[in-house]
Amino acid sequence: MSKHGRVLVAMSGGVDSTVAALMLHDQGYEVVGVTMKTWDYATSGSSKKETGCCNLDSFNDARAAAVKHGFPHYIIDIREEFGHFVINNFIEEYLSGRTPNPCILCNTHIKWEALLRRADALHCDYIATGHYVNLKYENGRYFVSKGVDENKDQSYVMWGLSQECLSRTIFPLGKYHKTEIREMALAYGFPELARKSESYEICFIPDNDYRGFLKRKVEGLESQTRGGKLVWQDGTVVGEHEGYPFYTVGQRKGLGVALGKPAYVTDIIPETNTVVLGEERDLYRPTMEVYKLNWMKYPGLNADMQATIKVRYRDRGTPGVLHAGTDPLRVDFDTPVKGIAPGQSAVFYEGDDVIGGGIILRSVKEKH
Ligand SMILES: Nc1ncnc2c1ncn2[C@@H]1O[C@H](COP(=O)(O)OP(=O)(O)OP(=O)(O)O)[C@@H](O)[C@H]1O
Repeated sequence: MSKHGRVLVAMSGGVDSTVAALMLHDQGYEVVGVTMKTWDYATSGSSKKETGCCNLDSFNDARAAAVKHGFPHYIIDIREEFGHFVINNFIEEYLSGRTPNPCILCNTHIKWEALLRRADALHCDYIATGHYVNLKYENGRYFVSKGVDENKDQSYVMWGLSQECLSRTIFPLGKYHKTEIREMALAYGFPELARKSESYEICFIPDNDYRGFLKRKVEGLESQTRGGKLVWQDGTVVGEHEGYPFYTVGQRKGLGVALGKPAYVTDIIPETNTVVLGEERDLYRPTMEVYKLNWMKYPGLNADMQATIKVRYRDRGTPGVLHAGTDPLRVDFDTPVKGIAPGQSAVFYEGDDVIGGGIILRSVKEKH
């Protein structure tokens, strides 16, 4: 019998999840390693070779660590669920004029919900990952709190996890800095792993060309949307665009118009195939609406609540008010926020703790 129970560790083959697995093993957990094959690069049509976590090298790296430390390791084919929950939504969001964050859906639906089903099948009590976040439990609620390594903190991508998922989760790395984890990898005898570089791109678009990916996936998308209007803030038509799904709020490069001043995408209107441009100051919005909410630290809002709100992954956060009784949730910022992109996640913090989050439906130019 193991000391603490049986834990399924999601092992990408990277340094973080490998060290997470080895730490838990050392602590006396009965570890079962799993690496998920989420995506098939051979059929993606991408020009770049496999670079993400789904390649053979990664599978082998994860397996080698398991073999060396004497615990089982399985490869799980999760391509169907990944395609259903992550890739389909990614495409639908762009077609709706929004800018999705697929890693968040992958966390909620794949790394937790789908993996918990596998954990049950393998008789595991818990699942664990190599994310840099902490898990807390107060007043009968589980919630995520920022990892101590500010540069690596991944709490932003965790807002979608349910109480049930969190109650069965272990985050071994939240109290550590990345440098410490690399040192541990060395000490465990994995020098190549300790040197492995970080991956930043979307795993199923290794060449970073999301436009090319959309064109390959949606037949006729380019021909149906090309030639729509590029309009200025006052409605003046200033040019034609290549199709509204190929633009993102805040984008400055590749607009194809010379207006004698810097121009940015401020709004995307799929209904009329219109892309709206403006100056940098037009990107600032005092209010936004958020939907598809999930609450963590509290079960919901009884009254208006002051919070710090992040609107993208690398956002320091802006203070604002979450308005109780609004649906979609209305969020008023204390100072206007630049480049709020519908489709990205809004995450609400109280100090380091995640209160909850949701998807940005739209930004609003004037406070009510
Ligand atoms: N293909 C996969 N199979 C199993 N688990 C995965 C896979 N991809 C990611 N994970 C899990 O999700 C965590 C966070 O993934 P992310 O892509 O952010 O990796 P990371 O921070 O670079 O970590 P790592 O160094 O472990 O790759 C990983 O630490 C791992 O636990």
